[in-house]
Amino acid sequence: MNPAESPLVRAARGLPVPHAPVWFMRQAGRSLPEYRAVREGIAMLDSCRRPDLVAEITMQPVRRHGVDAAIFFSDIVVPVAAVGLEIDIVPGVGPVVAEPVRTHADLDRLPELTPDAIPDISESVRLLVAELGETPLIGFAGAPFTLASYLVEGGPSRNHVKTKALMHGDPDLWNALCARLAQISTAFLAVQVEAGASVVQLFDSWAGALSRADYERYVQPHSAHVLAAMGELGVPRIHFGVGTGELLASMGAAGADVVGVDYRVALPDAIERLGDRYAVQGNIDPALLFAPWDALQRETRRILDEGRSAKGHIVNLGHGVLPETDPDVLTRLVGLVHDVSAR
Ligand SMILES: Cc1c2[nH]c(c1CCC(=O)O)Cc1[nH]c(c(CCC(=O)O)c1C)Cc1[nH]c(c(CCC(=O)O)c1C)Cc1[nH]c(c(C)c1CCC(=O)O)C2
Repeated sequence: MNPAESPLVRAARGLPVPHAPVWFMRQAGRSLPEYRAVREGIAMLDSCRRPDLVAEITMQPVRRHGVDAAIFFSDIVVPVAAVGLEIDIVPGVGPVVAEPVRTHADLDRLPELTPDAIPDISESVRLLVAELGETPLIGFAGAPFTLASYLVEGGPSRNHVKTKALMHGDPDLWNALCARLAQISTAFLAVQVEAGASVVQLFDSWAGALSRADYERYVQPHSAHVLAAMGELGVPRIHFGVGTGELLASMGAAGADVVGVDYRVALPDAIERLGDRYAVQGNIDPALLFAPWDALQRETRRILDEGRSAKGHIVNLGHGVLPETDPDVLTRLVGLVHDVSAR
């Protein structure tokens, strides 16, 4: 079998599957002791540029849990760092930018990304695709809005105040910044797909901070640019954000095949808002992994049931695995999804 015929890729395309595919956002990471061991003493962004380490970390949850896909171990800010912007990932905080990007002149510090700046990314993907065999690799990038928020604010933000002020106060600069970020994310994804990734996910994690009108006016066209480029490369596209209940249809219309649904929106509501054009991904609450097994099992069965009325359903959490999660619960959950959904 080839990854293009795997349950994950088939579900993304709305084709029949032998069982519901399942993977977890942040499946590679701090919930796994083997991850903490290999990362010891190595900074996050350095670890993302070492093909041996990237391949090992990406494979860890595949070996352990038997998930239906690997997600490339990297970060949404890796391509931004690769073009030379001074940025770090501070443990327990997130991405921090030394000098935020807030003027036209600042854009000079954010040149376009060319594949020759990231030969290690192709190398990592090639190693992985060889090791993964029939299991698909999901490539990913950050969407322009979520990246812009880190760059404009200088770090993680609750209210995205400076970002929204820029968006509304200087739309020309906003559009120039987002167009550049769209180029960078497109180039980062294209390298992953050309080296063998079978699916892509565009993370617009913080898009839920926007009204639908602002999303459609200031953000959707830039994300649409990235998704259209991936459509031309022929891979299915997953589009995900948190708190995006009001934006689901607009995120689909940006050019997705699969729309990620977080745990705040019930799948039947999401499916109604999306219509029958898109597959859905989600949406087990990551906090439920801390509940008694019976409760988690009940919720998972319900979500599997609800997903049957979608064009396709990829089971996932509504957001990333929390670092304190017991990894054995994730393994058990994969088994449950496969058993309950087997046709
Ligand atoms: C917003 C965002 C970022 N990075 C990412 C997003 C979008 C997804 C989401 O909404 O969560 C995307 C991302 N980051 C990482 C992955 C790897 C693949 C996977 O999902 O398993 C992916 C897909 C590794 C990582 N990226 C990061 C870690 C933790 C760093 C560590 O282990 O030291 C991992 C495994 C760091 C990071 N990077 C970022 C944050 C907020 C953090 C957490 C900071 C912290 O709590 O310490 C920015």
